[in-house]
Amino acid sequence: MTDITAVDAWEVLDSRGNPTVRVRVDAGDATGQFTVPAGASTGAHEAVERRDGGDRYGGRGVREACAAVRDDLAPVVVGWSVTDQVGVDEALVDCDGTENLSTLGANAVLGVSGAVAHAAADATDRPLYDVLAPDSGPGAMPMPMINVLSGGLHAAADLPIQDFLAVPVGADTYPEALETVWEVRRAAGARIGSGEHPPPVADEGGFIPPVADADAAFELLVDAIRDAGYDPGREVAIAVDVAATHFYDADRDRYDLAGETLDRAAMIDRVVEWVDAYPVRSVEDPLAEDDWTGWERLADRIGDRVQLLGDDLLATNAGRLDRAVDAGAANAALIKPNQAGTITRTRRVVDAAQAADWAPVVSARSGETCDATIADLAVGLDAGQIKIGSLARSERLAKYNRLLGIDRAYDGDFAGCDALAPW
Ligand SMILES: O=C(O)[C@@H](CO)OP(=O)(O)O
Ligand SMILES: [Mg+2]
Repeated sequence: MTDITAVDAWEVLDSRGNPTVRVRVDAGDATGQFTVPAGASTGAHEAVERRDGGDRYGGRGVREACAAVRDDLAPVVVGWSVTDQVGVDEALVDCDGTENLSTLGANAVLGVSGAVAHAAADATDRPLYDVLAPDSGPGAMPMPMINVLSGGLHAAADLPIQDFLAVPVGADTYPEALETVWEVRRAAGARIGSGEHPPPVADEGGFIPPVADADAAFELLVDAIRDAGYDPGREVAIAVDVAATHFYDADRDRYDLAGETLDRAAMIDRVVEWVDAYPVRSVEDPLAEDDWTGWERLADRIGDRVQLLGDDLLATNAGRLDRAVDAGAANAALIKPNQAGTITRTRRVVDAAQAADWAPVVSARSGETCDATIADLAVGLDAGQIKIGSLARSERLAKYNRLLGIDRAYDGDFAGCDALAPW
């Protein structure tokens, strides 16, 4: 029996203590739950979650999204087979009636879509990564890029750059990748904190360094890599999420970077300087979400030697990915299911990225719960890379630990550093 018999939704709290949507789908005795994450540095082109106007942060909107699941979406999907993810997802999108899911809310739609996938796994007695995989089967264990230092909108700090991450490019297995970055993280913490006062941490558990300057943060991370006994670049490389949209001033067409005002050309030069000066292998959102000219120019300069990863630029949206591929504006796509709005849309963006020979990087949001679905998604879709946050917060560890379980249960290869663009 795989037909959906009941759908319920209720409000739970995420890692920032903000409300979010949890959905439960039953198919007879089988059941699945999914909890929707939420971003802080959200892009303008993401599917639209229902959150505004709350009596506390987002509260009323989230309750409305839960009511939309129960009152609008449940009647549409009850009776549908949980194994028909594509059919269910199309019915959910049709019910909303808008491209960006703004009628019922992307958090309502994705909640049901994700819970259906979990219910399908339970109903068919298969692991979720296998249910999400194509007919050819699941893929490799992903290479993680792991947050060590945080700034931007995720930290109450002066550092404007959002994430400085370690990529354990020398690791041969997924467990070794975690162990490597754990050592780097400990070394970074020892440099920032003192014995009595541990370093402050940001939304994703990365340390907030006492610096405002990007170069100082890069240097700190390089030193931490060395302190931990690794060769920067060869064994542990750096990834950075500049999250430039939040310090771009559209009225003046300028980037306001820690007290400096940079025009497009100067911002591009700055990113190239970072890539030249430090062992950077991946740069996410170095320019604002609609600065297509800037992205194309930067890709011309460094796209053949560094992974240029679009997050706000692409917003896990098939149309924006097509445009970016045609323009040669990047070479990798961040994949966030709640930007897309359904599991099927997410899968299609991953497929399109892979077809264009771009690297997909499955990503958590800064507001998360212990839902670990993205771990299964990364393996099932053979994304090759995953970005979850730091190694010291339970909502992040739920996913890292799920991957350790998958690694134990499933004899897949480790994607390793070959997963990073450009190839
Ligand atoms: O920008 C990002 O890549 C994410 C995760 O780090 O942040 P947020 O969920 O706040 O958009
Ligand atoms: Mg980002």
